[in-house]
Formats: sequence, C-alpha cells, structure tokens
Amino acid sequence: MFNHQKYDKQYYLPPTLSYDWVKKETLEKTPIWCSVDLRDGNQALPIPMNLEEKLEMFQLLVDIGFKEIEVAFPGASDTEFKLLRTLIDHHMIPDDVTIMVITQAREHIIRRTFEAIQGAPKAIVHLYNSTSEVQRRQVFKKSQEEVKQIALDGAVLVKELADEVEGDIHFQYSPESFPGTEVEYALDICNSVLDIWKPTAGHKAIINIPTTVEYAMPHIYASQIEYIHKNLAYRDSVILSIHPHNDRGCGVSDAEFGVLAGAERVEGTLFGIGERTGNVDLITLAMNMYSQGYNPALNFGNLEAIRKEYEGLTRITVPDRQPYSGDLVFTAFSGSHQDAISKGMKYRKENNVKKWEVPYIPVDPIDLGRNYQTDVIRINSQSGKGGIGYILETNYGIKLPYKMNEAMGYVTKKVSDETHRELSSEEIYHVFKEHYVDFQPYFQLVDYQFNKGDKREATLTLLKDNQEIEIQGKGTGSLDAISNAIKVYFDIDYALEVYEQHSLGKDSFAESCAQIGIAYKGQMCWGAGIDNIMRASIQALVVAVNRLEDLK
Ligand SMILES: CC(=O)SCCNC(=O)CCNC(=O)[C@H](O)C(C)(C)COP(=O)(O)OP(=O)(O)OC[C@H]1O[C@@H](n2cnc3c(N)ncnc32)[C@H](O)[C@@H]1OP(=O)(O)O
Ligand SMILES: CC(C)C(=O)C(=O)O
Repeated sequence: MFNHQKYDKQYYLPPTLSYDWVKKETLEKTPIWCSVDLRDGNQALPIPMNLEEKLEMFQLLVDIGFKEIEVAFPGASDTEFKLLRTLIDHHMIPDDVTIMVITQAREHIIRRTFEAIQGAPKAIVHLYNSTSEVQRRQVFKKSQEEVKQIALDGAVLVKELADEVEGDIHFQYSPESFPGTEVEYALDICNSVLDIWKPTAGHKAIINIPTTVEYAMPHIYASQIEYIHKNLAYRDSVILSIHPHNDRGCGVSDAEFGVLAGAERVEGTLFGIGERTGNVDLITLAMNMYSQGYNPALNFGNLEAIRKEYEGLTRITVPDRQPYSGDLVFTAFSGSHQDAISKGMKYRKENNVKKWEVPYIPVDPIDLGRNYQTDVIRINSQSGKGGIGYILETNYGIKLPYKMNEAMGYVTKKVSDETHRELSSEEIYHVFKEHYVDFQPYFQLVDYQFNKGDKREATLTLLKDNQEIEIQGKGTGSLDAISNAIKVYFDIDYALEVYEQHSLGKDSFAESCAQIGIAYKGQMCWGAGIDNIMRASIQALVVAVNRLEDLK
C-alpha cells in the first residue's frame, strides 16, 4: 500500500547549527578528487569488472587526471587482490597517483588488505565501520561504546601494520552509515580514531563523512559537515572528505554544499555509477566548476570517448540526460530553444565573442568532444524554422530566405509529425530537395541559351507532357527574359519578389544555391536550384512556377 505514514525522518541534526557555508557563493578552490569507480562503482555493477577491465579503468582514471583512486576492497575477492598485485608488481601506478584500498574494521580483512598493498610506494588504507543507530540495534546488536570500539581496534591494527610495511601509508576513516548516526557520536568516533593515528600537518589523515544513504536535504548535510569541520580534532592535520550518494537525487548538491561547509576532498564516480541511485557524479561536479571559469584539474575534453569506454567496461548505459555526458544534453528539439541557439551561434561567430554565452547551452559542446552539426539541434515535430534552417546551413551550407525558411519549417514539421519520429539531417535535406529543388510535376528544364550573347533574349527548352518544347522571351536581364518566356507560354502572371543566391563552397568551382519566391494571387511560391549560378536560378524559378495552382 502506498502510505507515507510508514516513514519518518532518519537523520540527525548536529547539536549546534551554523550556516556559514550559505554565505559562500561557489566552489573556488578545486577539492581533491578521489575516484571510487573501481570500488563503490564496481560494487554496484551486476557483473563486476574483471582484472583486465579494472586495469583499463585504472588507466582511464589516470588519463583523466585523478591523483587519488580507490582501487579495491582487497578482502572482497581474489580479483580485487590480484588487481593490487598487478598494479604494484608491474609498477603501473604513476608517481603522482595515490591508490586507496578499503577495509572493514575486522582483523582478518585488515590483514588481507595489508598483504595486498605490500610493496606499494604509497597508499591510503581506508578503514570503515557502520555506526548508525539502526545498524547498531539491528545488525550488530551492540551499544554505542561497543561499535566505537570496533573502529578503535581497527585503527590500532591499521597503525601497527602500517609501521611494518615499507611504503608511505596514509589513513582514512569513515563512519559508514553516517546519515543515520548521531552527529556528535560520529564526531567522537572520528576524533578518537585520530587520537590513535596522531596525524601531523606533514602526514595528514583523512576523515571521510559519507551519505551512505542520502536521507536528508543537502543543507542538512552541509550543516553536519560544517559542525564536523569546526569540531574535528587535529584539524590542520586532517583532510576532511565527503562521499555523497544520490538516493534523493541530491548527490551533487550534497557535494557542493559539503565543500562550501569545509570539506576539502570529494569521493565519487564518473557518471555517478554506484550503489542504488549512485555516487555523486564527479564529471558533473568538475564541469560545474569549469562552466564558471574554474580549472577542475580533471580533463573531460574527450568525454564522448570516455563515456563509450566506461559503458563498455561497466556494461552500464549512461542516461541520455545525464548532465554534461548524456547523448542529448546539448540537443534542443523545441522550436524556440533552437531559434535562440541558432541566433546565439550566429551572433557568436559574427561578433567574434570570446566567452561562451550561447542561450540554452551552458558549456561549449566542442570542449567535451561533441560537435555543432549533430549534437546541438535535432529535428522533430516540436521544432521550428530556426532549427531547420540551422541544420541546412550547418550541415549543407544552405541559407534560406526568411519566409522560405518558414515554409520549409512547416513542411518538415509535417513530415516529422506524420512519421512520429525525429528526422536526421540527411532526411531534412531530402525534404528540402524533394519540395524545393526537384519539385517539377508539370514541366522540367532541359536547357537554356541566350541569343547571340545578349542576356536579355532567352530560349528555354522544357519537357512538358513527355515532349520537348522551345519557348522564347525578352526582358531587362537574363532571369527576367526567362521569366517572361514562361509567363507568355503558360499565359500566367506572377511577381518575382525574392531572388537570393549563394555559393555552396569556398572555391570558384563550387555549386551555387539559388532561391526564388514568386507572388501569385496573394500567395508566395518557393523554389530552389543547386547548380552553376545561371542554371541554379532558372531551376529555382521553374520549381516556383510549378507550384502555381492555376498551372494544374
Ligand atoms: C557503504 C559501503 O559501500 S561499505 C563497503 C561495502 N562493500 C562490500 O561489502 C563489498 C565487499 N564485501 C565482501 O566481499 C564481503 O562482505 C566481505 C568479504 C567483506 C565479508 O564477507 P563475510 O565475512 O561473508 O560477511 P558478510 O558481509 O556476508 O556479513 C557481514 C558479517 O560481518 C559482520 N560485520 C560487518 N562489519 C563488521 C565489523 N566492522 N566488525 C565485525 N563484524 C562486522 C556483520 O555483523 C556480519 O556478521 P555475522 O556473520 O555474524 O552475521
Ligand atoms: C565506506 C563508505 C565510505 C561508503 O562507501 C559509504 O558509506 O557509502
């Protein structure tokens, strides 16, 4: 039964509430990013990555620029253990990258973890135990003191074992299930763990506060983090880290507010892959900074390729609307958005604008490996002339007169509406060709010539009813002469109101596209031609005349 009365708040407020974080505007200093793709991300995959896939993922993370990577839960499986041995034994960890391994605060798992990292020049050992009221009562059946003791015993053992290995071992502690834990109690455990580790400014420890399950709104998390930030022991010797999940859909806000509140490090995954609704998406966080002019110290210039590789390794598909990385996030289908984007892009080009400020597109798709041809504007029945004109111009170099573009807009919209689907740029070009270039049901142009070089006297060869006919006309110029020949032969009068023409390429051999609009009985009829300059304009006129209703 759908019954909200079954639920109650499952979070705790800190004993004193302060909201200094609200006064800060945005993330100005890049936090330390720690990727947990190979651990928390992997933990959430129906088919966890195999060794080769993990090694490829590690390399991908290194290439993006991560300097801290949680590579494994070595106590979990042989594959996790082997990953560490492979990375360490084959010297695959760059000097500026620190690996992290996670362990429950349980003796045999801690010992196995240290076996896994033997020989690593540098590593973070991440110790955790669950501290929430619900888990103390239901899972462990232990008191606050007893659960705290699990953490302290773990901290002692981790310190002992670290002293026995050669590498530079840093410590991290997480009060797992923090959102369901009394905040003062969580702080007390963290400070007691720090009392054992005795971090120094030169050898800092990490205290990592997760929203293991996101139970509250982001401002609650920020207030909790601010409280911990202000009351943490050894503060100058501790890196305060956060690890947001996304159960309420606020992982990104949790992370941003958490950093405003004093966190210096953020754990998360690419594309937000992780337990249940995921970990915080580090791409979104980094790109949020980037799009305000800050260097996120991670490079997503090839995000399209990163996504494809990630999808292959994890067998998870990134949603089309995932911020920054989804297939459709730069794409406008709707007419008014397309109109503004197309005008914004034109303005940008014509005015040589340096900063990015195109309406409806927060970052330049090019920066993330996307393109303007296929990513920005796509056409369906919600689209308008602006978008359709943009597709023709960007993909085919065809610029239509305003009113013709409008007519083309309605024709294209109708096709999409009737077929009930999106139209590709090729299909849009096809619609244009069919309706404005090839539309000659009543007569077709075969040939033309001007008498003895005089452009004011034209002879046209037309095909009508399967027969070639020759017609002549005189005028003030070439097109006028041709138009008069048509008018006289068909005994029809119209006004040639619009005539535009442009080259379809940069060199002198490039074809030309002509557009002609003729007014007849209060209506505009349009035609286009693609050929050499003269033939293109005659073709355009022939199409426009073929549209006149009295010709039928
Ligand atoms: C929020 C997070 O993401 S935390 C990370 C979670 N990640 C994972 O769990 C992935 C890897 N985990 C694993 O492979 C396994 O769970 C292992 C290898 C760690 C442990 O496996 P098992 O020993 O079979 O235990 P399992 O996980 O099924 O059960 C947990 C048992 O450990 C106990 N336990 C859990 N944490 C602790 C702790 N810190 N100290 C003592 N006991 C603990 C539980 O109470 C339970 O005890 P029970 O056997 O008496 O019922
Ligand atoms: C172990 C911790 C950091 C964790 O993964 C979580 O609480 O989500």
